[in-house]
Amino acid sequence: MAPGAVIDDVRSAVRAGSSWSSPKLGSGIGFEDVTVSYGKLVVLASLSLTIEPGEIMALIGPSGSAKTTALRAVAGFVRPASGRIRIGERDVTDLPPHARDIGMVVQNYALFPHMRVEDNVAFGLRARREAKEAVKQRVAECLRMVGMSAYTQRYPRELSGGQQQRVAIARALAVRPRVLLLDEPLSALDAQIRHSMLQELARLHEAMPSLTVLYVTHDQTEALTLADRIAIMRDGRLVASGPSQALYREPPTRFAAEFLGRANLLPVTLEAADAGDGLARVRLGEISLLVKARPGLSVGRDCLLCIRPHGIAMRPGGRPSNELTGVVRAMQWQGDLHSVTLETQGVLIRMICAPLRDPPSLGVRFPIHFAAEDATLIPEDA
Ligand SMILES: Nc1ncnc2c1ncn2[C@@H]1O[C@H](COP(=O)(O)OP(=O)(O)OP(=O)(O)O)[C@@H](O)[C@H]1O
Repeated sequence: MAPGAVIDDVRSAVRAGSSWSSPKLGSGIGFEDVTVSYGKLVVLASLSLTIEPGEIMALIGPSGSAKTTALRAVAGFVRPASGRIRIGERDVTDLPPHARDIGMVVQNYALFPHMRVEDNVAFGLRARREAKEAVKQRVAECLRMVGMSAYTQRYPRELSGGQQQRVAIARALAVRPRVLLLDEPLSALDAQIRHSMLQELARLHEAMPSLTVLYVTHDQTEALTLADRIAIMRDGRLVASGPSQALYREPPTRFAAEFLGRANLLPVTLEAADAGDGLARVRLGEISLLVKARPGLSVGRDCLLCIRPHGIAMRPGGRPSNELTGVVRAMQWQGDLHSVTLETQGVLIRMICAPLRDPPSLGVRFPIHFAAEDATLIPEDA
């Protein structure tokens, strides 16, 4: 989208917000069977998803999976072909953006270039004809929240990317929105600033726990760091959702496993669906392993065993623990960690561990271990 169009959108959103005198308690967001089409092309198909009041929900997925489209539907910039959108108790589907009580921050900040920082932040409040003194106080408060009090008189071009994004966040929050919509807010920043901004966003949310946040990103680390729950999109469809840790530890599908981070996905066959204590027994080549049971799978079923690389260790840990002996096929030192790839039972397994003082040489055989609870099953066709 052209930068000018983004600024127009943000201008429209920023004029919104709840009444100054009655800050609202948290309001959730509801997508009820929402479909969005461009011409004949359906880009978002039947999205049903609820974001609870005060929750941070990350919407992640590959490029083109319709994350931004879903967010823009909440903002009111795209109109669903069918379905309803709710913010709190209100059905906002037919409301214009400025009547939806949203705050929005986009990738390229979209600050008004001809306005100083304080005027950018004051924009929405002035559009609503707030009293001058109240505007001044609220602008100062929001700039303090994002650590930008010393920059009130600067123009956006006189700020770094991270500083511009802080101002954009202050502007979005100034009108006390019911929900905050963040569209790849950190992706234009370099890695170090991104990391500190993530922590600041978490801190901001702690200070405003009733604020509901929809956070669009294609970066799983951002999602896992910040979000209470994650929804994964693929080709315009919601393919998985759940609490961040649970989704990471027990991904329902291969796609979810791989999209959320590095994963060993080993071909196994189910030998015993219930081996007691919530465990199952599977066969990998010639050996038998204890893993976390997954309801609904029957004996003989081909599955993928998902083990994250840092769930594998050189010493036994967790109970019960599995042992496999492998041959070292690759070894990589990456500063604060070692990545070791071993071959066992005809498959490659990658382990990530703290830097090894005495790393094994290529071709050497040695045992590795993983706890049953760190190994989860995914039906092969999921
Ligand atoms: N205004 C538009 N007209 C026609 N097609 C569009 C328009 N906006 C988006 N699309 C199409 O809709 C689909 C979803 O786009 P969207 O921007 O929502 O995806 P995304 O998951 O946010 O991608 P990215 O991570 O690259 O931003 C894409 O195929 C895109 O080409």
